[in-house]
Amino acid sequence: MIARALTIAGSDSGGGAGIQADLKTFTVRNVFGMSALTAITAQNTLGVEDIHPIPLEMIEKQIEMVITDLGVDAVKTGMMGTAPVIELVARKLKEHSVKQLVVDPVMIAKGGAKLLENDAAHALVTELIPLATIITPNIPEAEVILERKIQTVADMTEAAKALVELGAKAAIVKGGHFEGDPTDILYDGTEIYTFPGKRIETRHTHGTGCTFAACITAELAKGNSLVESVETAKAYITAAIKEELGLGQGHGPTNHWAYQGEQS
Ligand SMILES: Nc1ncnc2c1ncn2[C@@H]1O[C@H](COP(=O)(O)OP(=O)(O)O)[C@@H](O)[C@H]1O
Ligand SMILES: Cc1ncc(COP(=O)(O)O)c(N)n1
Repeated sequence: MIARALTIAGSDSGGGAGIQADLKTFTVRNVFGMSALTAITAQNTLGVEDIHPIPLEMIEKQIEMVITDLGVDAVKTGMMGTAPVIELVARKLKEHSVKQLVVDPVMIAKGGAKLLENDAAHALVTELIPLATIITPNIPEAEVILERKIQTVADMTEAAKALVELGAKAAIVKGGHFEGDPTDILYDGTEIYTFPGKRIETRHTHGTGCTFAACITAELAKGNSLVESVETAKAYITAAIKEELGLGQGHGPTNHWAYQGEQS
């Protein structure tokens, strides 16, 4: 049977991030994708114009309809917006005993728009992180969650360990926001793994975090190990950034078809 993945996230009308990035990535990685929308954003490569939150009952019904009929092998969470959404999603994931959960703690869009209310970071820590197979913060997100500054690779390593102490089975702190080459640091509760990257000079990085986490989710859904899944996702996002599509006047989307690696 084909592997199935559900993304619980916001819609990006521009198609580069959010639900759209997730479903494209699932498809390219041979996984059947489903979605539960938490919010609709009106945005493009220049920024977020407006956000329309979806009512809690409607979020709940989307999750319920999908899980009880089609079933899921892995779930990803992206833009949650508010603490009540996080609480609801955590409750549903527990109710359905979801085993593979990738938490991308989306907070601020590349253009600076706020995608998570300030008081909601606490709910991420208490509700969602303890359920996560892996949490995938960028450096600013890890700084907010852990209330500390992250300035060096050693700080990233300590941060990954601290996120596991908060209850996630694993954590990868992404280095895209560092000056210089973007190295990502994974801690799986036992070992530290370093995923080095070469910085690609481009403005087309809209949705890199969503796409990276969606690829991890797809690989986990197919039954791959955590480390294999992260390895594939790193190669996938690197190719997607490198082979830019040149769309839009601002931070353009990545190329979801670019990765030519094997289907695992
Ligand atoms: N300019 C770049 N060149 C190569 N890799 C990048 C670049 N920017 C980000 N990445 C990689 O893309 C992935 C997403 O990281 P990041 O951009 O930090 O996430 P987010 O979109 O959540 O801010 C990470 O694996 C990171 O190392
Ligand atoms: C609906 C939605 N979800 C997530 C992001 C973050 O994407 P990024 O920070 O990679 O631009 C976004 N811009 N829109």
